[in-house]
Amino acid sequence: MPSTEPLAPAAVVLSRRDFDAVLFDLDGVVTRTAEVHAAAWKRLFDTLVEPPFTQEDYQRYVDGRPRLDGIRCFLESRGLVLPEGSPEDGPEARTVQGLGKRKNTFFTETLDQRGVGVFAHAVGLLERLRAAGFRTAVVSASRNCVTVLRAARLEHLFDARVDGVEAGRLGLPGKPAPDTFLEAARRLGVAPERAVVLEDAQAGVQAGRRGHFGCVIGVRRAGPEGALVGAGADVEVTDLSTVRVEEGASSVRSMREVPSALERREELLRRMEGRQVAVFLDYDGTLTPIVPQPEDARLSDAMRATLAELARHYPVAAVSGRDLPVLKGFVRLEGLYFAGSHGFDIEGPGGRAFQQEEGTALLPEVDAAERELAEGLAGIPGTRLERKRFTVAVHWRHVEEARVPEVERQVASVLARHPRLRRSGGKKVFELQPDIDWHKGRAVEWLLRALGLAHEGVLPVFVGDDLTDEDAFQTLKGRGLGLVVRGEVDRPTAADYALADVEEVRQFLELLIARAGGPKR
Ligand SMILES: O=P(O)(O)OC[C@H]1O[C@H](O[C@H]2O[C@H](CO)[C@@H](O)[C@H](O)[C@H]2O)[C@H](O)[C@@H](O)[C@@H]1O
Repeated sequence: MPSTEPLAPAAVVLSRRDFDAVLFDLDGVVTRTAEVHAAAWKRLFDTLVEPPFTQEDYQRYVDGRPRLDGIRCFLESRGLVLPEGSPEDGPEARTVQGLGKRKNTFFTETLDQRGVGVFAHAVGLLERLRAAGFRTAVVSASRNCVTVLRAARLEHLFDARVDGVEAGRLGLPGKPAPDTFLEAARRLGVAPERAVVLEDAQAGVQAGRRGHFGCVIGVRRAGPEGALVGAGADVEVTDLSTVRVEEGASSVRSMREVPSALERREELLRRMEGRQVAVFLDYDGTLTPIVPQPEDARLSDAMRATLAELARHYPVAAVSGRDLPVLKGFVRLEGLYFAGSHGFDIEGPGGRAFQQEEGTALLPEVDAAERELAEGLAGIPGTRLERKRFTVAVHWRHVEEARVPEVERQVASVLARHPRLRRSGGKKVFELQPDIDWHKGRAVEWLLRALGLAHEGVLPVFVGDDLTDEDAFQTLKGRGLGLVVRGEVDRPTAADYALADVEEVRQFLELLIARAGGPKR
């Protein structure tokens, strides 16, 4: 949630401390094309229905939705069913596809006559956000998004675009499903909780809410006050110039800007002084290099020896996306604690087991999703499913690049049938998991409590390389230390220090051993 200023309750503050990216809907938020769309829809439907199409119909049934969904949704509201038709249907055809063509003809005709108007305060906000270091994306159901952006000369204000054409190519369901916003966040390399959604349509606001974005701002251009908050917005504004932007001291920065832990070893050791250190380690990409096949990610003898020694001095836990038994089988060491399935499945002190309860209730959904994925992906060579107790991973590392969108489409269609699951991801992998507020950071908190270490005298240190490790970095911000293993691709991270690769991770762990007085053997 954004903070609100006490003296001006309408003003919203977006600070780099809280967020990294802002995702803008286009029509009605940035450009004045919502009214062009509304007029085109009215021209279309008024020839078909009585009483005529109203502004309320526009807001309830078509605004923000993909074109054909909007047609189906409105016709259904009037008890009308038309044949679906085919994409080849012309604008004169009395089919859903034909109406879609006709509506677009009306839209482009008006656009040509009037040109594209922009909301100056939205453009001003975009400029202020980018100057403060926010990343920005445009997320629109419109298939005319590029045309509109070009005509309005706004293309340079966005780092990513997910529009109707892209959604169609990837098979992503449109708003109110959250998938197009999630895809934009993924393209920006930002976790949804660190991104803000700006929307004027109820369907878009619902999509932002369902995607668990850090903040959803309803931009009220028309309609009754409170309707967007009613649809799930955290806050409603009528004027984007009231949104304040703060550079703040962001907790997130580009991975390249994060200082090296080994170069700053004196500083790091000073930060540990007088504190009991507890060590939490991701597995893939952290304790072992990323390799082509998941089963080949074996722990090296050198790393195993280092971990064994580390566990003689400190509480140590492996916190991984792997299935718990697989993780334990790879590490093969006594005296460590383990959390598998991205923290849903934990083996804590004294063999105390924890399985996230709400996640357990959703296991039949994960089972069904796994079956559907196996069926849907069977024809795409190179895909590989990896079932963990609480999640199912779809590896696409070996899929021909041109066919990766097909994989994404299959994942999206399975997800659309299982709204209680969500998509997360990592290195060339999509994962489906229970859509609940549980992640590696929560697992670390659980372990600290179970170990009696949830107090100020303890400094938790988490080392990881991937997006799911960012949850732990965020959770420990200000009360522990996060160390990120740099990959080939730069992305924002909340980590405090960086390590170049798995060998540097080992050197860092050796540094901890030396700090504790060296090997005990
Ligand atoms: O949380 P982690 O321990 O980092 O696990 C994350 C995922 O890692 C594995 O996949 C990744 O590593 C494989 C082996 O190097 C690689 O082939 C794959 O492309 C990577 O995505 C693991 O297979 C997944 O189950 C984990 O969720």
